[in-house]
Amino acid sequence: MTEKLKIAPRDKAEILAQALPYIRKFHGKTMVIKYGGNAMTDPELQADFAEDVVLLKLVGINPVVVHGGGPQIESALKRLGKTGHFIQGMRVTDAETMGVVEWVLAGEVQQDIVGLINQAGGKAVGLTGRDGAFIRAQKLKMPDQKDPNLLHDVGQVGDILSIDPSVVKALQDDAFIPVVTPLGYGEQNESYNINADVVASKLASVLQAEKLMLLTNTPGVLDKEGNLLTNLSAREIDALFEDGTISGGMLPKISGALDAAKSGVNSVHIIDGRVPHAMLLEILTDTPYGTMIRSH
Ligand SMILES: Nc1ncnc2c1ncn2[C@@H]1O[C@H](COP(=O)(O)OP(=O)(O)O)[C@@H](O)[C@H]1O
Ligand SMILES: CC(=O)N[C@@H](CCC(=O)OP(=O)(O)O)C(=O)O
Repeated sequence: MTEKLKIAPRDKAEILAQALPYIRKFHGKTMVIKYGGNAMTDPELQADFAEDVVLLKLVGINPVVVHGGGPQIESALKRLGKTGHFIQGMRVTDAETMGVVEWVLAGEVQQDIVGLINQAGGKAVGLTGRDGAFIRAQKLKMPDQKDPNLLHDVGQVGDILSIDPSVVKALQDDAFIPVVTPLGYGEQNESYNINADVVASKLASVLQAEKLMLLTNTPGVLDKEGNLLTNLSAREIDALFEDGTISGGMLPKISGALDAAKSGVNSVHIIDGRVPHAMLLEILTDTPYGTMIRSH
């Protein structure tokens, strides 16, 4: 572990005092934090992330973590001699891949995050959408981005039918920090692999969260020249889809973010999870951080 930045006590006190208006503003509010697999590759950043989540909880904000794990699934598949294949940001999930997805996401990634939050002094509880059948899903029929009449078969990828927020709310009210794994429960007890951005966005809408923060491995949404777009409206997003500026994993992220903004989540941000304390930077300042997604 590298040493933490040394701050003089007087500065520390000033920094804390300046955080007060934001703590007051967000007290009692729910924040859904999507922790992307690409943002969780460094152990020190993971520990910082866990500490930030606990800090939010201790100042009276209700964090709900939804985690990804795309790169972690990718390396597990590689060890088995399989290569992952994506269509429009969705992993094509055959039966064998589904087994790997469940084992990596629920068995490894979720438990790593739960452990780190507990170690930082919080009380994290891991849940998959199968627990209490709280995320009900069916097989996704995915229209082609350019030709909506063409449907892609992406295997056991789930389309969310409903999210029952009661289990998450009960945990929140009881001082626990929910850590949600993006697996869906099907009518016949089958499991579905759901993109974590999609789960985080839908959960934020259902909970009527104050904020949705999607932590990833870019400074935010970038234009064709690589410049950060700090603020995007629905119309601007349509144009970025049209001209191909957005691709791969950014497709479900932006679509989900826009859906959440349109359905009443007050502020939606795509931010760089590789920056230490990224979510505190977003919460504790008025300066826009990363890309903010607006509903109109
Ligand atoms: N316009 C864009 N701006 C930023 N990233 C983009 C853009 N278009 C595609 N991407 C890709 O989306 C990736 C983030 O999505 P993803 O790999 O699914 O990350 P995560 O694991 O955080 O969900 C970026 O690393 C980048 O490669
Ligand atoms: C259907 C689908 O693509 N599911 C994702 C679930 C994990 C995820 O979303 O992880 P990130 O947030 O790290 O990308 C997958 O299998 O990779």
